[in-house]
Amino acid sequence: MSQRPYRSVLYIPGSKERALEKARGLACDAIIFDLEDAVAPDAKVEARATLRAELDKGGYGNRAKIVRINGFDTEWGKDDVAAMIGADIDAILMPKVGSAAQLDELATLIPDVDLWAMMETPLGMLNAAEIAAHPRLKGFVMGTNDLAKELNTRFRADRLPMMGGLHMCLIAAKAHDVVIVDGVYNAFKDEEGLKYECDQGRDMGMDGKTLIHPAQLAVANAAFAPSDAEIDLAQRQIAAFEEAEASGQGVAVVDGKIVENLHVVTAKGILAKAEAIKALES
Ligand SMILES: CC(C)(COP(=O)(O)OP(=O)(O)OC[C@H]1O[C@@H](n2cnc3c(N)ncnc32)[C@H](O)[C@@H]1OP(=O)(O)O)[C@@H](O)C(=O)NCCC(=O)NCCSC(=O)C[C@H](O)C(=O)O
Ligand SMILES: [Mg+2]
Repeated sequence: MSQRPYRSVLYIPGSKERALEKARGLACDAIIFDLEDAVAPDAKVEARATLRAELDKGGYGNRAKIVRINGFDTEWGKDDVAAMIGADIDAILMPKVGSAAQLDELATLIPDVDLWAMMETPLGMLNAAEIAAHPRLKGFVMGTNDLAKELNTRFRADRLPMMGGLHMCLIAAKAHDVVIVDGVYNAFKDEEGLKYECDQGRDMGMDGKTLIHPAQLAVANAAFAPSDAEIDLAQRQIAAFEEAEASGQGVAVVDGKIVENLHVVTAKGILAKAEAIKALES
């Protein structure tokens, strides 16, 4: 399981120089530099050059740097990949992935970087397991706008209509130890709605949330970090289990609930995540 934090994954249009500059000082765990939907067709070629120049300038620190290219069914996709060869990035994110074969094609064009997949089509949901199993694939990003469009769902705060798809991808991601971050919350001034959706995603097992505006960062960073209460409980569970083991028992009790070795694994994961966040923030 990856302990690198992905609580807040901010999209930045590759065409917006001001936003690309601003991102160097923002408290996000990862950035998706976008060449796809956030960039108008007429601006695609220039955005690609702008983005490469900004990446070469550096200054994005420890944040994971992910570039979302255009699809290979467009005139820009393969040139986007070519423009990123040798750039200081962690991953290339392919949109609308429907099969592992699409990743094979991408993998031949760029060595040495991780591949991530936008999961946002019905075919992608159905093939989530084979996509997650691809040897270069390291992350899933849920594209809930495209998914809603493809499924003809209506917006509901509880996201009931897309739960099936979200769960199919979650299970595939967990089965293959792949990071999975939730889709965006479009109403970027609605903090309460964002918090509800972040908490829902965290409860489901998402590693973090994709975001579209800096005003959304604090909510996601808080929702996907272990809380003080979770850290305190994890420490007490580990201590109690070690004590039980030392006296020859396989089970401890903390706050009236049993603690077995599998709970200790979860507890250690919580502490490791908290440490990784501390390290990233320092
Ligand atoms: C949504 C926006 C168009 C709003 O832009 P704007 O009106 O400029 O916002 P503000 O004036 O409030 O901006 C304040 C300052 O913050 C900077 N800013 C804004 N957004 C970002 C950002 N994403 N990253 C970095 N910095 C940002 C502004 O430059 C202002 O800075 P300053 O001048 O110093 O005050 C805009 O936020 C935006 O374009 N957001 C990104 C949209 C996007 O990327 N969309 C595509 C991804 S979503 C998607 O495709 C999901 C998926 O595929 C699916 O299917 O679901
Ligand atoms: Mg999309």
